[in-house]
Amino acid sequence: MTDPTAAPPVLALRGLRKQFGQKVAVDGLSLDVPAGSMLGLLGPNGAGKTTTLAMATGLLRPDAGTAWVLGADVWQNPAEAKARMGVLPDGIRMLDRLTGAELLRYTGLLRGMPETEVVSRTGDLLDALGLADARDTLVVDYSAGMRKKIGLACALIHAPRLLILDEPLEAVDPVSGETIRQILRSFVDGGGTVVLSSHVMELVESMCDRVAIVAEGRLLAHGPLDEVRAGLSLQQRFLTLVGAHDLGTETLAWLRSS
Ligand SMILES: Nc1ncnc2c1ncn2[C@@H]1O[C@H](COP(=O)(O)OP(=O)(O)OP(=O)(O)O)[C@@H](O)[C@H]1O
Repeated sequence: MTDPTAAPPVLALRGLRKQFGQKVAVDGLSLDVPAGSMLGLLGPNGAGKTTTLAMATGLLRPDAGTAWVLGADVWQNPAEAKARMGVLPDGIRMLDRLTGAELLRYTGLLRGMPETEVVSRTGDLLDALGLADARDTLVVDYSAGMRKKIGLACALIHAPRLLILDEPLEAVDPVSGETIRQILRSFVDGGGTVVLSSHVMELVESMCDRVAIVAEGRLLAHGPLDEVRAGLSLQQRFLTLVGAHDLGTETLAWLRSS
């Protein structure tokens, strides 16, 4: 791997480790994400994806290792690193006593954007994400999918160079899902870089040019999509790497009606 401070990839993770009690959630994970790529982070439940992304974005302090965003250390230089990225965390804890429009305005102003730009981008984002009719509705009254979309809007408002998205399409309806795919594609076409976690192989296979597969906190495979797939479908490759869980015929036999 290259020196992350020399010619920096957009996101560089080095030796990230996090332990909760006896459980090692992330175990020495290193990863480079080059500019202009869309990386899909895959792994079974409990693999350490959310923990990794939380450490990469400065939301959770690692026990060891660090993360750089465009050469800025997320822990040594958090203001610079965070100015360059937009984050959609898992299980979004947002200020839900604000309306959608108020939340975007608050987020934009907090990012130090001029008021006129905040107002115009708020309108653009609410329109693009199909939330214009809900602009004056409290976020606490939004559906799960609407919360995901307003969270994405908050991640986008300052036009970051890197987007880090935990399960961006979870709970989102197919129409909004297509809108989000289009937004992400045009973000990458414009030179942006995306890291997203997902359990949806089709999403990763159709959108991402790079894939990282983690299990038990370790990186099992990483690289361009075709290299990682190695001639298989992503689903087959994933199951081969992670280990398929085959239920025997007697498992839950009591569910059969006769
Ligand atoms: N705050 C916490 N306290 C204790 N254990 C935690 C905490 N956060 C995560 N873990 C544990 O760390 C491991 C990794 O969790 P993590 O949420 O990162 O996995 P994940 O890959 O995002 O899973 P999923 O796909 O189910 O969302 C799991 O065993 C989880 O129970």
